[in-house]
Amino acid sequence: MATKLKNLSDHSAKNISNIGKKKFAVIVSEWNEEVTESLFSGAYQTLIDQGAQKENIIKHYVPGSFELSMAAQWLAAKKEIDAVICLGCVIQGETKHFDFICDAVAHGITNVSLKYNKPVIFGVLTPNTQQQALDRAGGKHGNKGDEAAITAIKMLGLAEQL
Ligand SMILES: Nc1c(NC[C@H](O)[C@H](O)[C@H](O)CO)[nH]c(=O)[nH]c1=O
Ligand SMILES: CC(=O)[C@@H](O)COP(=O)(O)O
Repeated sequence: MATKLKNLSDHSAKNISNIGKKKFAVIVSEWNEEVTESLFSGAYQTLIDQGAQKENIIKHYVPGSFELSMAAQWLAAKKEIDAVICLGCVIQGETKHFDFICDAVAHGITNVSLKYNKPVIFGVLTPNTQQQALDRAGGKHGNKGDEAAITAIKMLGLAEQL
């Protein structure tokens, strides 16, 4: 379903297990910081609203979305980290650079989650325009950061059931 047909901030709290003791690493790309900081604000507040403890939400920055995979690997390797949330915004430019970054970070993040057997969430916007990004970072389509936080919590709940 396209984002325009749903709100990224809609979720059902009843499906989420207690996360008071879970530790989250949230990695934020510095590129398009107006967008990525809004994504972080959404993710952070959603984690808190769902019962995570402030001291268990650890924020780190990387230069760009391409570096999210490397930082995710360093953090996922830490036993005390239960889930990693990667937040970025890659905006289409004039060249194919966009395609290479998006492909690399999507595959990179997936590989880290499978390597360390823990949730590593793809909270990366890949819009065509700045406005599309803003619409998905606290705008008319909600906040991808909210969605990324809920996804991390739901995956931790699923892991506990299996
Ligand atoms: N153009 C965007 C970038 N580019 C930078 C890359 O992510 C990377 O840091 C660089 O290629 C060096 O390895 N990054 C974004 O996150 N968003 C963009 O729109
Ligand atoms: C996604 C990018 O790296 C992009 O912003 C770079 O822009 P351009 O393709 O015009 O060099």
